[in-house]
Amino acid sequence: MANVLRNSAKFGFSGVLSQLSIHSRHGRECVSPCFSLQQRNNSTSPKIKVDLDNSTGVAVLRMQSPPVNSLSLDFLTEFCINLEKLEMDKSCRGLIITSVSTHTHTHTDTDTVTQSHKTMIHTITPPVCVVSQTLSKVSSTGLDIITLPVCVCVCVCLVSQTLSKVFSAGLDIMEMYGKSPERCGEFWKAVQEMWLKLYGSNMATIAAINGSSPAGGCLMSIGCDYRIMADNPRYSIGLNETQLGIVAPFWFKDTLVNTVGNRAAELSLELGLLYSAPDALKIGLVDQLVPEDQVLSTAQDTMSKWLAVPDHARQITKSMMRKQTIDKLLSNREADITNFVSFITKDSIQRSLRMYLEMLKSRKA
Ligand SMILES: CC/C=C\C/C=C\CCCC/C=C/C(=O)SCCNC(=O)CCNC(=O)[C@H](O)C(C)(C)COP(=O)(O)OP(=O)(O)OC[C@H]1O[C@@H](n2cnc3c(N)ncnc32)[C@H](O)[C@@H]1OP(=O)(O)O
Repeated sequence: MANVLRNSAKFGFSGVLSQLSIHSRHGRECVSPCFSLQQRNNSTSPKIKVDLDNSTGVAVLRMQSPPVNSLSLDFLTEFCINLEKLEMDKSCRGLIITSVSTHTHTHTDTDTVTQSHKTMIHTITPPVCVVSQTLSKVSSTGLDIITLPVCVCVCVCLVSQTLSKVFSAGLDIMEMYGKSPERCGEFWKAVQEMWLKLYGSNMATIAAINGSSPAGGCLMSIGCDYRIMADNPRYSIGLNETQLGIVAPFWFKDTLVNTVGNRAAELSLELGLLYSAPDALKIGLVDQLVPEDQVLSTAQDTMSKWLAVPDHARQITKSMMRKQTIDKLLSNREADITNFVSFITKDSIQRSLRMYLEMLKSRKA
């Protein structure tokens, strides 16, 4: 555990704050005035919102990166900064990780707001919408030209973007497709860092899983101490990597084995299974199912039980259970990055990823 903290110390706050994302893959910008606004409330960054209740010592970390909370390099960097801040804050003893269902961005100055299937104008503070016109836009397939209404706004307007019913869609596939080996290595290091920080956290951690949680989303969930999932037939969870033609790394596998045992992990990984909430409960992939609107409150009630245990006893026990698994990655980090880069940049793997991306998009069409 100490190793993990030492290792993470290289993420200096000032350095990483300057790296914070100002541009997402989906082209939604958080311009610098927005960030300085959020700095006043230093628990919010563009893709993640953290509320620490000083009276209970419990922080709620809400992922708010539309459309599906995919784990991009920017997202992972923010996640690690937030975790590190909480870890160093002695008043914070417990962490609940969940997803927001609505995401608000503040745009300032001259700004263009388009209405698409995932974006709607929510509130507009006057003076706004001084010009109305139409905009021709090439769709994400690059094939169709569509015409969208557009408002060109001056001054400030608030836009609300709806997140899918997703906890996290896992690693951002666009970070693994068509990228340089250097960039892939940087990305993989951030994935490792996220897991090391979470799995090795001194805080009691609960995943409040209020949406689907495939692959990297599942890794994040099983990196916590306890999992509460919404009992919704539309949601699924699991390490489905083989379905994408890729292989879950040894530390994903180890975390799953530590959670559900060897046999269930073997079936789950080889078949790339995504489990419904009741099936996930059956194999112990999640610990509890509750109605969707009770996920967070149940996590808060459960957290109070975890925090009733003296911190030092719980932390030493957690370290005893997880240290070997953590040390295995710590002593193989560079080799793991090299493996990832050489695997993911193979032509055959890139083809699998392309087909998977096409499938995701065609499913929607
Ligand atoms: C030998 C071995 C050595 C080393 C190891 C090597 C390598 C590999 C290890 C890699 C480990 C990988 C882990 C991962 O996490 S891979 C990612 C897996 N994730 C998934 O499979 C989830 C895919 N997504 C979905 O199933 C659905 O999107 C979801 C989450 C159920 C939500 O469904 P829905 O609400 O209907 O939303 P859409 O499907 O319409 O998606 C909206 C939008 O988001 C895009 N998108 C979805 N998921 C991702 C993603 N993971 N990354 C990037 N983008 C994603 C989707 O394409 C849509 O985009 P659009 O532009 O069309 O709006």
